[in-house]
Amino acid sequence: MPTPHIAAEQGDIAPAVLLPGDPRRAERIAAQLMPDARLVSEVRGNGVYTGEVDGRPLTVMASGMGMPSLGIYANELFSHYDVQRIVRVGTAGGLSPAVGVGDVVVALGAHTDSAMNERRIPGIRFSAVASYPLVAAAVAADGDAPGLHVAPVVSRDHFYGNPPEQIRALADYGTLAVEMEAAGLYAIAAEYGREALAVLTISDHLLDPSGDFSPEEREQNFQRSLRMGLAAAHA
Ligand SMILES: O=P(O)(O)O[C@H]1O[C@H](CO)[C@@H](O)[C@H]1O
Ligand SMILES: O=c1cc[nH]c(=O)[nH]1
Repeated sequence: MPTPHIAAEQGDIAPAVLLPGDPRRAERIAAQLMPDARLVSEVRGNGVYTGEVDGRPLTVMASGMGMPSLGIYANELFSHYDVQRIVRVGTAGGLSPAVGVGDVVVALGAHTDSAMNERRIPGIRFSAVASYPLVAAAVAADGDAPGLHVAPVVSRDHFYGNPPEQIRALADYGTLAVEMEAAGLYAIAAEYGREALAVLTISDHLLDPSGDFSPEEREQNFQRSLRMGLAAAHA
């Protein structure tokens, strides 16, 4: 039986899901990892691909941009399809001098300006954190190469209009990058007692835009984060 946003039967979605933001990136990842993958849904043009990598089932699809979009898919994947693990393989903007374009940030936790996590537990300011076994698996898959960071990020509701003083303060508190989904993903995974991780490629830098990725590079430069994300998905 399908959901309002995924037209797949329950057995058509694997327990482990790779969830980039961009549907074109999802298509590329599926084609690279699973040439024999089945297209099990394409509601709203969002292709959902299920196949096997080294004999282990995997689904790849996109979250769309922002926590409301990701929230729809994550809820349906966890509640209806019994997905156990979602790994976001996305892009993020660097906001600290400690990261550069092309680096990879494993998002240990995600601050947010969104109200989505505010009402989860009355009286509590929810901490959106990654699942440790997935963090460990992602880091182990990368080895000691330079440019890997395991640190907090910030998940914002707005792509444009980052207040400079807020960005500076976040950097002072050890936050490395800004994106738009991890805090929602981590909270929804916690709600369902499932696992989640975001592995983010730095595609642009708020402090120095001179080396920013082009739109094509944002779509295609994900090999390192994909290797790590796949290891986490199948940990
Ligand atoms: O490249 P993705 O994974 O979509 O991630 C980032 O890019 C989008 C904004 O351009 C937001 O979704 C943000 O989180
Ligand atoms: O949300 C995002 C994603 C990539 N780069 C940014 O500056 N912000």
